[in-house]
Amino acid sequence: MTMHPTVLSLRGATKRFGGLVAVNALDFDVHENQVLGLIGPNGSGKSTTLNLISGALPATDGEIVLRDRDITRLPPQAIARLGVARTFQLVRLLPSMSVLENVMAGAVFGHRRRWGRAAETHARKMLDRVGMGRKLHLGIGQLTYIDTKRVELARALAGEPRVLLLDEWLAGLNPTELEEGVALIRSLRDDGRTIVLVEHVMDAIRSLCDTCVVMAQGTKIAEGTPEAVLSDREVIRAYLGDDDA
Ligand SMILES: Nc1ncnc2c1ncn2[C@@H]1O[C@H](COP(=O)(O)OP(=O)(O)OP(=O)(O)O)[C@@H](O)[C@H]1O
Repeated sequence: MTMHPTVLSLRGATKRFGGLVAVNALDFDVHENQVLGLIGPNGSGKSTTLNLISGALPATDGEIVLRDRDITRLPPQAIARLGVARTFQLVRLLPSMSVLENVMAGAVFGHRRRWGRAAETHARKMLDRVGMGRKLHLGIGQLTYIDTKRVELARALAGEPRVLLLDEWLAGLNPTELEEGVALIRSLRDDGRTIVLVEHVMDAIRSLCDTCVVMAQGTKIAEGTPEAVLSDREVIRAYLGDDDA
């Protein structure tokens, strides 16, 4: 078995909102070229964890290390520049700009920054990669829902991140789109990207993740392969206690 170096580590990462402990002393490592699924019932702290990693929210306690760099107290732009890119649960694109311009923005502000022609060439390549190569000049308002998701993904990829965070990227897709979406994420996985994904779609988790970290009420309750964690008693109990189970 090949060794995959650790790219990102959470050590005791904690987030409190007043009296609520949304993320409770969370530990896990993300390895290079691996896909880690962060799963758990609604409200278990998954999105908050992504927000701690990306710097959107400051951690209350603990530390987050990217390669050898402590990123715990850094602002989101600095973390993006060091190589963490993300997509959002509710797509965030600039509606007054074209598809291509949105993705160029990702190339300009990401980990490996490019300008002018170089940014454009790279943005075109990423848009091709996600199947949007023929829709470069459309406005964001003209896109179908899955296409906005594709553009957001291309924008995240355009900065050549060391770690890509996907926050329920597949949510809201219809069954046909879901198949396309899973195939697209799988192809990124096969490219050897390092990905942390928060996802509720179990088939996607099974087919995409090398490792899963399962959260319940802010705490990690299991970690392992999808097969192992999804047959774990405590995990099943956590999900059955949830309305969505
Ligand atoms: N900004 C905030 N202020 C106060 N409480 C918050 C805030 N953000 C999240 N929470 C609370 O923290 C807990 C964890 O929420 P979080 O959104 O991280 O869960 P989740 O696992 O991502 O849920 P879902 O699967 O529904 O997206 C919840 O109880 C939520 O209400």
